[in-house]
Amino acid sequence: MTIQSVEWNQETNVLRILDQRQLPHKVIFVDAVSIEEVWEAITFLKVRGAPAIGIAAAFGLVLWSEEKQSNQLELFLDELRAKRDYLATSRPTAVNLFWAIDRVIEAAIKAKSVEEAKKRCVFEAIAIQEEDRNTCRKIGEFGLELLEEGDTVLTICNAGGIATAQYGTALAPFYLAKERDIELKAYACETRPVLQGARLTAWELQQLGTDVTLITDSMAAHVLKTKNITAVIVGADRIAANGDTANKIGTYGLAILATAHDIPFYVAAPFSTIDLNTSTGEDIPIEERAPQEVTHLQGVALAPDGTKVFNPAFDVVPNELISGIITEKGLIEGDFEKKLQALKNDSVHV
Ligand SMILES: CSC[C@H]1O[C@H](OP(=O)(O)O)[C@H](O)[C@@H]1O
Repeated sequence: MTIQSVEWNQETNVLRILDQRQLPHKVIFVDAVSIEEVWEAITFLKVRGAPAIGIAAAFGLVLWSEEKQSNQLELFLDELRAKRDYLATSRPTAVNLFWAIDRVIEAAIKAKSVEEAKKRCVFEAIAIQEEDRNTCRKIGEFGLELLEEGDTVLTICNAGGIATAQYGTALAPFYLAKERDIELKAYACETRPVLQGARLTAWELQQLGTDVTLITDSMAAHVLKTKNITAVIVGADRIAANGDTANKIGTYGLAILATAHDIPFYVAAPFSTIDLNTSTGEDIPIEERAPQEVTHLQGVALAPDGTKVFNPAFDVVPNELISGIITEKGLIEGDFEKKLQALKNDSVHV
């Protein structure tokens, strides 16, 4: 069964969002009927995962545009741009957010009337979601080419179907393997502080019927040394022009550990996650989240009141630690800078 993290209802103009904060114990959907509700859903992680954030934000603009009563195109487009800027404040790191809302704006400004602009907004948001589904499937196909029956992959956070339109990025090979009756195993790092690995990846792979073993983040070195891990595959929130990759906090450590154990370390991501305007990882804005995510676990205090906290949501893996980037255009290896540049705006494959 495939659960969609974001579903647009064309008849009612409602965006149904899977509330990922409630997983794995409750599968609850919330209805967003305004752009503010979408902003809130993204900021507070009801919807998360770079591609899913982008899709939700695109529909956030649709929700605003559908509500807007106006016949003046210029005014409508000015306000739409302001709403784009508002949504852009919801989370800073995943570049898919900015990519998706900019796509909606680019589509809308071609319109000759407000009516047409509204139609273009919906059309574009639906296209972004549809394209992501196809893109992730291709990532799964290319990812699976790197694996064999019986292989074991270690991953972090959740780069699964619920982080995208479908299939996921790092987890996409597991979906394709299941379709083809190929047995793969996974180790999922729990991913403190918000536990996307324990709550989401363990749940998603269980739903899929994949053999998944949950570990705490601090067990990764021992597992890589002792458990015959074939590869580490992770998602990405933003890939800089030189291949440096921002992903969930803890990913950088995994890349170092994989290198130390001579295990390939792959990043799986669509081209919408590649940001050629960001030269290196140093230029990627790293989100810092509320201290309570660290001091508390599911509402229960772990640390003394007043404890000083540092809570970066992401870290950056330098390109030299990345064996390859699995994209919808194929596996990219070697000179990332040159290859990403050449492939980004091109329909050619690797
Ligand atoms: C398929 S992108 C997955 C990506 O989402 C992450 O972060 P968050 O849960 O904070 O949105 C994470 O870094 C994953 O790799």
